Amino acid sequence: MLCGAVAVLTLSSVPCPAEWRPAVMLAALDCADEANQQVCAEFGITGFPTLKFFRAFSKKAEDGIRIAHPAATVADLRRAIITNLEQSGDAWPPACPPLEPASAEEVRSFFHRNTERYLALIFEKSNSFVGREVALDLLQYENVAVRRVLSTEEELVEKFGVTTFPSAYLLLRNGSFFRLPVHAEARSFYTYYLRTLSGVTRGSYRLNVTSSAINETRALQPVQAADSSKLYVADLESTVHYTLRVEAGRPAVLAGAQLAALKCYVATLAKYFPGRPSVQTFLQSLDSWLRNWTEPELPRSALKEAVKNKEDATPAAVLPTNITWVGCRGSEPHFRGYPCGLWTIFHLLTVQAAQGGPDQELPLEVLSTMRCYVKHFFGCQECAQHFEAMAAKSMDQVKSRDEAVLWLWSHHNEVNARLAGGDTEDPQFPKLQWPPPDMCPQCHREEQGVHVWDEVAVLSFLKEHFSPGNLRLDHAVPIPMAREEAVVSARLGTAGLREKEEEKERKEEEEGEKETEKPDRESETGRPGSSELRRPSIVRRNPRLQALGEDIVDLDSFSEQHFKSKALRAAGRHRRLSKRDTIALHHDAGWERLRVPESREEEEDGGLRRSPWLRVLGLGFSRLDVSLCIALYFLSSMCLLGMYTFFRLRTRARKARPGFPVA
Ligand SMILES: Cc1cc2nc3c(=O)[nH]c(=O)nc-3n(C[C@H](O)[C@H](O)[C@H](O)COP(=O)(O)OP(=O)(O)OC[C@H]3O[C@@H](n4cnc5c(N)ncnc54)[C@H](O)[C@@H]3O)c2cc1C
Repeated sequence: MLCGAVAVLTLSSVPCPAEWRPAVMLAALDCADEANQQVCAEFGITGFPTLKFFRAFSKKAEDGIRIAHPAATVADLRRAIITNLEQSGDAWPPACPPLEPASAEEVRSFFHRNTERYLALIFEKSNSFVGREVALDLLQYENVAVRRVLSTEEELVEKFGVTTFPSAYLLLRNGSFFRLPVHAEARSFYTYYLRTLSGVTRGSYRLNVTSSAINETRALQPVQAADSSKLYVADLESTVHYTLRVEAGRPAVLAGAQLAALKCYVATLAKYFPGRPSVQTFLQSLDSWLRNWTEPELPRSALKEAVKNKEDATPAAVLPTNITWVGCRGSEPHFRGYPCGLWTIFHLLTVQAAQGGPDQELPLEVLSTMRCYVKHFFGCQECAQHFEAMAAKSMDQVKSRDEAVLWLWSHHNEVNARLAGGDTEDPQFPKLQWPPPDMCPQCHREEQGVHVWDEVAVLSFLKEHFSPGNLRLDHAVPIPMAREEAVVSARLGTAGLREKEEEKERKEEEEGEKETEKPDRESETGRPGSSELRRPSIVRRNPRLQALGEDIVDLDSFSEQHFKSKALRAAGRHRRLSKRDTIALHHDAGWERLRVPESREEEEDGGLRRSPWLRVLGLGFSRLDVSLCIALYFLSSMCLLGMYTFFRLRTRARKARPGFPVA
């Protein structure tokens, strides 16, 4: 015997999968499947779709009330469930919130009688279902209650100054209230807003779903909260590291389809992953190493060697070896992390492939890579099986790269819906249909009470969100410079090269200034396959090192060669500082953090580390200038001294000479 109502639905579309539990349990039965023949007969199902509603505490199959006609829409089905719930009488499901309209008295005394932090009032006409649907949507959430108020409840309408129906107001315990600032006056917008209020969490109604060991990674957790509208390099690199060095390294030997899956995965990363230069080099050299591996079997020891960092190579090939979750950080170590990173990587890759990369005629390139990777390596077997089932069902219908981006998005949302409220859901990060309305208002529409996605808007949102321009470097590990690069860089700082360098520097700066005038996105990242994409182009690179293809901050930029004259130095310095500002503005704080220590060192090692007296006297002069001044001063003093001595001796000699005899 169940104490929630049960709706048995004989079609595959589900109006409220798990969100209205435990007030309403929904069971879907496929009566076209022979295996269900007997149970469908017991329930008296003669055609479908059929919806039968069982009040709470029902005991027999015959207790079911047929509630919908074959042409019913999903919204009709939801409303039919609500209407039948309201007729439950004494069989009212204990977990169901009140659905009747609230009175002025109830609202007045609400906070005296309840412990909730918020009360949401949905003002609506009597035939509207929005208030009741939102109340059921919030059923599993703590600290917030939802009541509908009818437009005829004059006292409340007047008190809150309501002029639009529906519209929603939020009351706080301190007596203050405000209208919900939503993009559209509709169920999905109210529900999302209320679920994401501070202090509102999914509570004790969490579904008891078998947990799977999907998150084996334990990461160093950064403290600060991440910006959910950004992607983090630390998440991406941690995920790629985990896939290549942990998951792919599990089998003693890779062969056949598993080896092909690894080759395919690395080739896709090398082609589309918008990594830092050294990470790019790492992926490309691993890709060519795998391509050259023609043996049928690849032993773990060989792979282990191949995925090691080559810091001393020129250019360096480095993929950081630590795991740090930033955007994918869970509120507890067993939440989120690696599976979140894996979704993110593949969304990013589908978008990069759709953004004009090579092989446009292969729409399934990235999706098939993901399918193979998940099938052969993803540690969560249960997840892999679910994903394979989804892929087998519809992946081959994808006809373009844009469709591939949307396929992954919609199937990820399918997984989100299935897992919402389950044990694997982080209470701080409820599994919502993504992107939520505050991230992309134009992605959402309501048509006749049913939420619909605007796929054109979704596609352009995904292309923006999963773009290299949206990457942030917070908490990403600084990648050390290769020894040879450092040596070359240091050598370039010596005085012998200064004059030539100065000329080049000037040209570079002129170019650099033109560069900074370009729009942010372009200057940060560029297009897939272009060099800008792989390099933080804002960081000026020494032309000598550019030839070596290395990503080095130009350590010479602050050397004393720029101090020939005060004016020149001031202008030069201004230009450099503005570039650094551009790093902070255009790039991100993380990159700036990575670069700032180098810059300080740079300042100390270069011309700025001058003795205090030189700093006072030689504001506009180099050491050479000052030395020449001293030398000239010394020479002129010596000259004066010489002249003085000469005249003095001559005078004395005259005085000492015997006089002519006076006649
Ligand atoms: C292929 C695959 C199959 C899985 N199957 C299961 C399973 O069967 N059972 C299970 O318990 N766990 C499964 N997982 C894990 C589960 O989906 C989550 O990854 C995990 O619970 C962590 O959730 P999260 O809150 O970090 O968000 P995730 O769902 O991991 O999402 C990561 C990030 O992607 C963004 N995002 C969310 N939805 C979308 C979307 N629709 N389109 C684009 N971006 C989006 C958000 O920014 C989000 O923070 C699977 C993971 C993968 C990679």
